[in-house]
Amino acid sequence: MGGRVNEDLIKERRKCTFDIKELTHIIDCGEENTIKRKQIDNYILNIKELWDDVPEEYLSHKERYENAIKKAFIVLKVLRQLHTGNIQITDHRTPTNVYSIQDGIFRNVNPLLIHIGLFWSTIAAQASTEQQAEWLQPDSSMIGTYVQTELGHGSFIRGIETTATYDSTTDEFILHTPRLSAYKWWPGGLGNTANACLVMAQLYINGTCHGLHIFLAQIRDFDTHKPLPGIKVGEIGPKMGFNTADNGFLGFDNHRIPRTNMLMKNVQVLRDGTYVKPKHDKLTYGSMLLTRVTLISDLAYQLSKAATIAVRYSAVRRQSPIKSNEPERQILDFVSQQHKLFITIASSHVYRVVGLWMWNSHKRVTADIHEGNMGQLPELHALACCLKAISSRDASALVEQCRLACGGHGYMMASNLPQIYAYTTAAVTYEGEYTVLLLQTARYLVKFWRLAAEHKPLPQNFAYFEDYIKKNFEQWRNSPEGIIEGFKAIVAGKTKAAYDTLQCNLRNGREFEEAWNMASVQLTNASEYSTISRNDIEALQSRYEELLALIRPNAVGLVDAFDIRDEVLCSTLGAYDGRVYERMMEEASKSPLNEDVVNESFHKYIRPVTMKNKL
Ligand SMILES: CCCCCCCCCCCCCCCCCCCCC/C=C/C(=O)SCCNC(=O)CCNC(=O)[C@H](O)C(C)(C)COP(=O)(O)OP(=O)(O)OC[C@H]1O[C@@H](n2cnc3c(N)ncnc32)[C@H](O)[C@@H]1OP(=O)(O)O
Ligand SMILES: Cc1cc2nc3c(=O)[nH]c(=O)nc-3n(C[C@H](O)[C@H](O)[C@H](O)COP(=O)(O)OP(=O)(O)OC[C@H]3O[C@@H](n4cnc5c(N)ncnc54)[C@H](O)[C@@H]3O)c2cc1C
Repeated sequence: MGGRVNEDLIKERRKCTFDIKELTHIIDCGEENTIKRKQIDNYILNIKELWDDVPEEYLSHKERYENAIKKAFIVLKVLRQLHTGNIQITDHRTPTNVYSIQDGIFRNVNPLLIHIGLFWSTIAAQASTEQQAEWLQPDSSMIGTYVQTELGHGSFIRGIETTATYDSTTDEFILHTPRLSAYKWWPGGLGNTANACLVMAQLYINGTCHGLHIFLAQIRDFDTHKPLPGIKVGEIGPKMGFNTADNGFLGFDNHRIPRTNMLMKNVQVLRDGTYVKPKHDKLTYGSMLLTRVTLISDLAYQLSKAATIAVRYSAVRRQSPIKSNEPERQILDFVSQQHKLFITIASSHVYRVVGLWMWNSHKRVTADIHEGNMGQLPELHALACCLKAISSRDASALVEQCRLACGGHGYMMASNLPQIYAYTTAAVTYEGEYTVLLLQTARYLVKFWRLAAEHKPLPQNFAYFEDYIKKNFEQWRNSPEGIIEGFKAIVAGKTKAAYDTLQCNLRNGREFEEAWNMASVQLTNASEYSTISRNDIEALQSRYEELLALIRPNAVGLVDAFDIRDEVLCSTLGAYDGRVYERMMEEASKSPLNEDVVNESFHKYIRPVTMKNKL
């Protein structure tokens, strides 16, 4: 859409006091990455078949999927070209915005997300060298997904009921779904797209259960795409979001696969049925760990999208004067509006930095694991659980806050904020439900509190537990370092309170698991345990208000620095030129309900009633 840039946005950009490009390079982890991202954006944005004439909200459930799958295979082809062409993408999970363009292409979810993001990466991480050589061929016919959750079990994965029983007479595993609750349910791409999958199942050899293992199973014919005999597969139906992801269900009726289809890098079943244990029995859960780490960066990116839309809109939107004799003000001038929006910008940066840090930690710990050293895995798991849980919860709350900050127009699908919310809130549940993951971190913290309470040696990371016990905490200091000390005090105080409740429940004769369950609200909630006083809180509050005023002139510059193209933002409210009302009117004109001046329902249903006595 042509036209002039909104005057208020032009003024905002003039006011900016820092170099926007420099911040973009920092966000992208270097100018080189910015250049690479822009090259990819330009390359893909020129593919006409990827762009819709009709907004996808007007398509049926079936049409949406068909449209998305058409685009997904164009994107897959591009991905392969990029891998072999001039623009090299060597590490598709590097937490930069290189892959962000797909948010615009799909306005929803790429149906091949799990194929690319989980299927390939699980094979790369958990299959033996020979298996990888066979399965990771660039021209492979396999379109795969990651099949773990069942109708009856998602969080408690030890409860998974699908079985893989070794038959040594034929050298095969028999995959079986013993009952309705054991049907796989949820995997992305399973409904219609995938012809293969990685299945999490309980391994049985000679009547002994060895727990959960991952198996590669073909489920549809590579040529006809019909389900193979013994496979019942389909799509689960419409959801709050993720509607182009064809999440599916799957049941096995004694479906046989070769023994060599179990992922055998860390664990093996030999021809005679001998079971060779892994070095650590949670290595099978590695894909969840990696995805939790990746998600932190992805959620930071979703926050930057929501902030860009809401800040630009708030600079363009004028409503109410502050003083009655003044003109109406930009809504961004209201301090309460700044509070809603600037925290979203800040949180995006926080989770971007933390996501990068976690990414590097994951790389380091994985390298250690390759060398046989599992020592850092528990800490990484505890951190990934906590950070995935809070980043998804914060992101969905803040995206919703941005939507509300756009008033009624934020409720329009054309603002794209409802879609960003639906996408973001799903992350609170998938890859480990919020509370369940926080309890994993609590379990880790309580273990170290016990050591502290028993005056046993603690790792350096937990020295602050000892400080808390010895009352070595400093008085509150109103500074970044002081705030960190305050948080340490809160963690220590909260862990102590939960631990004490746990001990009290145990003394009262409860078994450990029961006592844990009773303490679980305390184990997941945070309270104020620091030495902060009422005066300190008031001082912090006024410092915060001063900072809002300092950020205000740079607000548009800060979101411009996220450098998210209009084609990715997909928002009438958030486009770079700020022509909000023109875009809204143009989008409304696409509604099929505006095609006829008088809709035919008038003649069928309305007129017979309203004109009844007059005919
Ligand atoms: C150019 C354009 C191109 C475009 C191309 C696009 C390509 C895109 C590329 C990709 C980009 C990625 C972007 C990211 C977006 C991703 C979107 C994803 C979409 C959605 C997919 C969703 C998938 C799923 O949801 S899969 C299913 C996930 N399920 C879960 O997470 C289940 C949660 N439950 C559990 O994990 C477990 O049951 C648990 C941990 C709660 C309990 O397990 P347990 O066995 O019962 O263990 P427990 O007894 O409690 O503890 C024992 C012991 O083990 C430790 N432990 C547990 N887990 C782990 C672990 N993972 N690692 C290490 N240790 C672990 C635990 O701490 C205990 O220790 P101790 O206390 O010492 O005993
Ligand atoms: C959009 C989307 C995409 C998905 N994609 C995939 C996929 O590709 N592959 C796949 O395998 N799965 C997928 N899933 C499934 C997802 O991983 C599970 O839904 C998720 O792990 C939560 O499990 P659940 O549904 O069993 O929830 P439940 O565990 O039944 O949770 C219900 C409630 O019970 C509480 N609860 C459960 N256990 C405990 C406990 N021990 N202590 C305290 N509270 C507890 C929870 O906190 C929650 O409040 C997807 C889900 C969604 C929504």
